[in-house]
Amino acid sequence: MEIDSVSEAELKENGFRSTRRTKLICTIGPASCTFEQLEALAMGGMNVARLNMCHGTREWHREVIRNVRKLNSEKGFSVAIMMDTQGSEIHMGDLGGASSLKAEINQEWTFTVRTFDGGVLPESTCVVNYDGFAEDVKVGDELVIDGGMVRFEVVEKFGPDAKCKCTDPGRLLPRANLTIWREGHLVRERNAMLPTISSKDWIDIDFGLAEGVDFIAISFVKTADVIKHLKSYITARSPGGSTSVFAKIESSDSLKHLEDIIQVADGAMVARGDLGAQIPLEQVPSVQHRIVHLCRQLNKPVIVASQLLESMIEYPTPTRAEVADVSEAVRQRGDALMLSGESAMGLYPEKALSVLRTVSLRMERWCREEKIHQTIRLPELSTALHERISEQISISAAQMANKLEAEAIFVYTRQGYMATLLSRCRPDCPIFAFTETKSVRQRLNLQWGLIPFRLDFSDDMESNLRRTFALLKARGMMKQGDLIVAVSDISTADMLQSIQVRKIP
Ligand SMILES: Nc1ncnc2c1ncn2[C@@H]1O[C@H](COP(=O)(O)OP(=O)(O)OP(=O)(O)O)[C@@H](O)[C@H]1O
Ligand SMILES: CC(=O)C(=O)O
Ligand SMILES: [K+]
Ligand SMILES: [Mg+2]
Repeated sequence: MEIDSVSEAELKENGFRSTRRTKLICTIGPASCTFEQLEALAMGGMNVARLNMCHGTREWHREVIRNVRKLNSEKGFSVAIMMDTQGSEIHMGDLGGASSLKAEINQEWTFTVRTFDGGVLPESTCVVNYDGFAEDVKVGDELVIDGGMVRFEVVEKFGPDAKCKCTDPGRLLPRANLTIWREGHLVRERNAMLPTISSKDWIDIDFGLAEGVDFIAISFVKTADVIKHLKSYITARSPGGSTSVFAKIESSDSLKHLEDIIQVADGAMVARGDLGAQIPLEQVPSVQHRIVHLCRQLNKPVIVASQLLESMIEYPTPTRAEVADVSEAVRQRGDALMLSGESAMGLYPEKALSVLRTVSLRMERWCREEKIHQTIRLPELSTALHERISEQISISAAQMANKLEAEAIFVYTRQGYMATLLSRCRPDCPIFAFTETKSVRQRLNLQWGLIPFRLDFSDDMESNLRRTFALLKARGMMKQGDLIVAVSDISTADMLQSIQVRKIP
C-alpha cells in the first residue's frame, strides 16, 4: 500500500478529523525548482506542482517533472503535475533578462514589436509578443499590465513603437499579460481571432503528454469547443491515457459559456489574475463564488488561483486581507488553492505554503464546528444505472458518516469516479480513496477531502477491507474500534456496488 509520508504523519499525529481537506498547488519557478526545494514543498503539503509554459524552456520543465517523479518514487509522495499553456493572448517579452522593472508615475516607456540583438533592451522599453500590436493600438488607449498592477497611456505611435506614459506605477514582471482598453472597453481587434491553443501550445501539449503530466490547464478558454477538441486529441494520441483537461476561466468570453465549458472540462480554475483584467475587479469575488458553486454542482474539481498571498512574494507574513481571502475560498469549499509568484519566484515559498495550510485547517475546523454545511442541492449527474447507483451510494455514505460521526469513509475505486462523487458531498470526515494505479492516485490528489492510496485490489471486497484494516493498523494510522463507512464500485457477478459500516477489528 502506498501513501505519502506527510499524510501518514498528519494522520498519526492529529487523528483523521484534522487532516487538511483543501488541496494546495504550487507554481514552480526559479525559487522552487531544485530537488531539495521541491521536497521541502512536498513536505509542506504541496499536492500539485504547476508548470507555467509562459516561462522557461522545455528542458527546464522536463527537469522539474523528473525531479517531482523522483520525489514521488523515492519518498512515497503523490505530487501531481499540472501544465499550464501560454495561450495566444498578448503579453510582454522577458524584460531583457531582468527579474522585474519598476515603472514610475509619468515615466515614458516604449512598447514595441521590434526584436533586439542578443535580447538587450534599451532603457524603459518593453517588447510585446503580438505582431499586430503596433497597428491595433491607438493614441489615447490604456495599456493594462498584469491585470492592473501597472497602467500606461499611449501618447504617440512610431511604426513598430508606441510611446506610453505610466499612469499607475508598479513593478513590471517578465511575460506579464497585457490588455488594451479604449473608452472603458477591452479592445479585441485581430487578437480575438487568434486560436486559444497556439502552435507553441500544441508543441507544449505534445511535450506534456509525452512526459505524462496529470493535468493540462488551458489558458484563456473562450468556448467549450476547444476543450472538446483537446480532449479528443488526447484520447486519440494516448488511448487509455489519463491526462485531465482543466479550463482556466480568465476571459470575459468564457463567462458567457461558463456552464458549457465546465460541463465538458475535467475541472476548472478561477484564474483571477487575468480575469480581473477583463472584467471589473469588483465583480471577481461574485464570479469566483459562481464558478466554485457550479463546479460542485457539475462534479468538477475547481482551483482558486492568483494573488492569494501576493505580499508574501516580498514579505514573510501575509496581510490580514490575504488571510481573509484564503479563508473565504476555503469556506466556499473549493477543491484547491494555488500559489503563483509566491512559490515561483518569491522570497518565501515554504512560508507561503505553510500559511495556506494553517489557514485552510483552521477554517475547515470552524466550518465543521459551526456546522455551516451549505445545504446546496446537488442535482443528479447521470441517467445511466451504474452511475446513478454510484451517486446514490455516495450521498448516502456521506450522510451516514456525518450522522454516525464515522472516522473516515473508505472508497475502493478503479477509475476514481466514486471518490470524486464522495468528495462532491464534502462530508465531515476524510475520504480514504484506494485505487490501483499511480496515475489515478495522483489525479485524485487535487480533490477536496481525498487521501489517495495505491493498493492492488482483489475482486473480493471483504478481502480488500481486511487487508486495508491490517495495513493501516500496522502503520499506526487506525485503531481497534474506529468506525468507518466503506463503499466500492468494484463489481462482481451478483453485486454491482456496495456500502457497509464497519468497526476496525
Ligand atoms: N518557470 C518559470 N521560470 C521563471 N519565472 C517564472 C516561472 N514560472 C513563473 N515565474 C515567475 O512567477 C510569476 C508568477 O507566475 P505565474 O505562473 O503565476 O504567472 P501568471 O501571470 O499569474 O500566470 P498566467 O501566465 O498563467 O496568467 C511570473 O510572472 C514569473 O515572473
Ligand atoms: C493563473 C492565471 O493564469 C491567472 O490568474 O491569470
Ligand atoms: K499560463
Ligand atoms: Mg492567466
